Amino acid sequence: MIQTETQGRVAVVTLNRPKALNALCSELFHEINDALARFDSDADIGAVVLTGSERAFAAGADIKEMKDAEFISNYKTNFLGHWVEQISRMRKPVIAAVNGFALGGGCELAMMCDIIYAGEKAVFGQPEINLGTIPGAGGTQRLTHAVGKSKAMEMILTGTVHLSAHEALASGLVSAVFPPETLVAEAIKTASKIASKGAVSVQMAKEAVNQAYELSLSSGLHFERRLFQATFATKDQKEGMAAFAEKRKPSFVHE
Ligand SMILES: CCCCCCC[C@H](O)CC(=O)SCCNC(=O)CCNC(=O)[C@H](O)C(C)(C)COP(=O)([O-])OP(=O)([O-])OC[C@H]1O[C@@H](n2cnc3c(N)ncnc32)[C@H](O)[C@@H]1OP(=O)([O-])[O-]
Repeated sequence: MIQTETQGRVAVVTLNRPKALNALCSELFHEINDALARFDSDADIGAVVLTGSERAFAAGADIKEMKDAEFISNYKTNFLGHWVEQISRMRKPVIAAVNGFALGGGCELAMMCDIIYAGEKAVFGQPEINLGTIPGAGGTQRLTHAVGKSKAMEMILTGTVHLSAHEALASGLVSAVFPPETLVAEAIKTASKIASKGAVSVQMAKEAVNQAYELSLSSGLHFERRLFQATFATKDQKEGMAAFAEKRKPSFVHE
């Protein structure tokens, strides 16, 4: 259900369940989680690209699989909790390369990533209200942070207002739009650039940016300053600054 490959220090994870538009059934999600966990602990990988097909990044959670679920078992088994935690725990950067539908859990999956690139025909939406439910994997929170309350409310409460790639770009949900056929290559290019930096400072930078969602400004600035100070314990900080002073390219060792 997924395909994985590596290109240099970049791992590419491709969702491949075409008959169901990459609907996120539990088997698919386990495979995604296993692959991400493997790449997160692989010292030869510096960044990950997560993508789907040209038709669909993912059309949401698998409705047919979950339609008969009950509250008690959802609660007892912490339904969705285990699925979503691995991606949130990723310490390495993940770029979502979104072509086609990113609906419901598909949109939420993209928003769990650190950067979203969209193909020109991408469609972002949270249609759960049409199924008698609500977003359950971060849609009400991350979409609101990304596009603001009014647009998030409009999308989530109607279930029919979706964002095109260019609307998603204008609203800040995605950082760039590319033709569908070059999208993944562009994502890999950016991931390679990130993976060429010192891995420790990349992870610290990711951690610090993510704290902007969790902390007050003064606590966030304090957190950032401590990590900044800590980078001076790394070989890569010594190398990076020495290389600048000596007018040469740095050669990072990721320590
Ligand atoms: C990261 C965390 C992940 C978990 C998140 C959980 C929480 C989340 O907030 C809840 C959801 O996502 S609720 C979900 C929110 N998402 C939605 O409500 C979107 C539901 N999907 C749609 O509205 C339409 O399929 C599209 C408009 C995407 C495409 O329309 P089109 O171009 O006419 O294509 P088509 O003919 O319709 O589809 C082709 C085949 O794919 C099948 N399939 C597709 N999506 C499926 C799904 N989610 N399920 C199962 N199957 C799905 C479809 O049945 C058909 O199979 P068949 O055997 O050949 O009949």
